[in-house]
Amino acid sequence: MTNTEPNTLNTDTFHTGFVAIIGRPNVGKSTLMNALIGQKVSITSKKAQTTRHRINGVLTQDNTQYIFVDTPGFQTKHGGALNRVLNRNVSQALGEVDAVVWVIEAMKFTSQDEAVLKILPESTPVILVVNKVDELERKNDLLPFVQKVAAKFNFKEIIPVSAKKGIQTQVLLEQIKPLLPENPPFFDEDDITDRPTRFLATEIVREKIFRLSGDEVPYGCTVTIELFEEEGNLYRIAAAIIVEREAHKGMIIGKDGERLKRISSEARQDMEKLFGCKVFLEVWVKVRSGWGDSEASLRSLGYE
Ligand SMILES: Nc1nc2c(ncn2[C@@H]2O[C@H](COP(=O)(O)OP(=O)(O)OP(=O)(O)O)[C@@H](O)[C@H]2O)c(=O)[nH]1
Repeated sequence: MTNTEPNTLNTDTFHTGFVAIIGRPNVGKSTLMNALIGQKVSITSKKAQTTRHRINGVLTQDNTQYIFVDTPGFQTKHGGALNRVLNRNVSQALGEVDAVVWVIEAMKFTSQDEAVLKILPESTPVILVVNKVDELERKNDLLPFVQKVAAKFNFKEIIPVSAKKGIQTQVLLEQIKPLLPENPPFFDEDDITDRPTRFLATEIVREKIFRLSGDEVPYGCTVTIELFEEEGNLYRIAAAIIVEREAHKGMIIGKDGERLKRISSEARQDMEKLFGCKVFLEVWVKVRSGWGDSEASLRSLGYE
């Protein structure tokens, strides 16, 4: 294929892909993400276990777009069958991204790290990041530590970094780059705050539905943003919760509309915290019978 138009973005050679940053608590995942993106990115409630992936940040550099996601729901604390099932789901979700970055701390390998090791995907390349190298007292200790961990899995690359000091973070990006598939950019370069903001808004509403509806949450329920306007320091957002059946509507609305009110009010508070501005949020419930089967409906909801 030839590109006859000079000076236009040649999307043939553009690479865009999803990168999951995982690791036990406190290893420095958020710090690393912020160092890679080069700006502070707020993250929605850590309680959310409602999606397989949540977009944390997007970086567009040269001809590459990195979409960093995390995979909520990973459990290292307790054993048990439920956690095994949850973690199996996490493992499957990790199989769906293009690259996994597993963060550990230099000189510290705990039982929680062992638990993460067990869910590393076989089919997705995994880069091991050994973080906090700035804290090393004796640099010579690092190599034997890294060799020990390296023997545990077939890592694509192993990169010692300091997320805090920004040491080797560009090297990490260079190593991720060839792992991302040829794709046009999914986000506009200067759109990092806008479309993901809309997306995050739907995720926040979804999280509230899941959290406040418990086991009753209707199968196939989804959220779309019907209006998203910025007016100075105010976001005017209208979100529709779409359910498959009339009977499902009641589950979301609750007795005397109480549940929908709470969904709406808690979602608004989270949005204000996350977006750092006032939010005027309207939420309603719509029935779209059989939407899950209809291609046009799926497209209108942003699924291709
Ligand atoms: N010295 C040093 N400290 C770091 C580095 N990266 C992160 N930290 C510190 O480690 C602590 C945890 O960092 P976070 O980025 O919150 O870790 P996390 O993995 O996102 O933690 P969770 O949100 O609990 O999963 C913070 O106090 C960071 O400042 C590093 O490269 N060097």
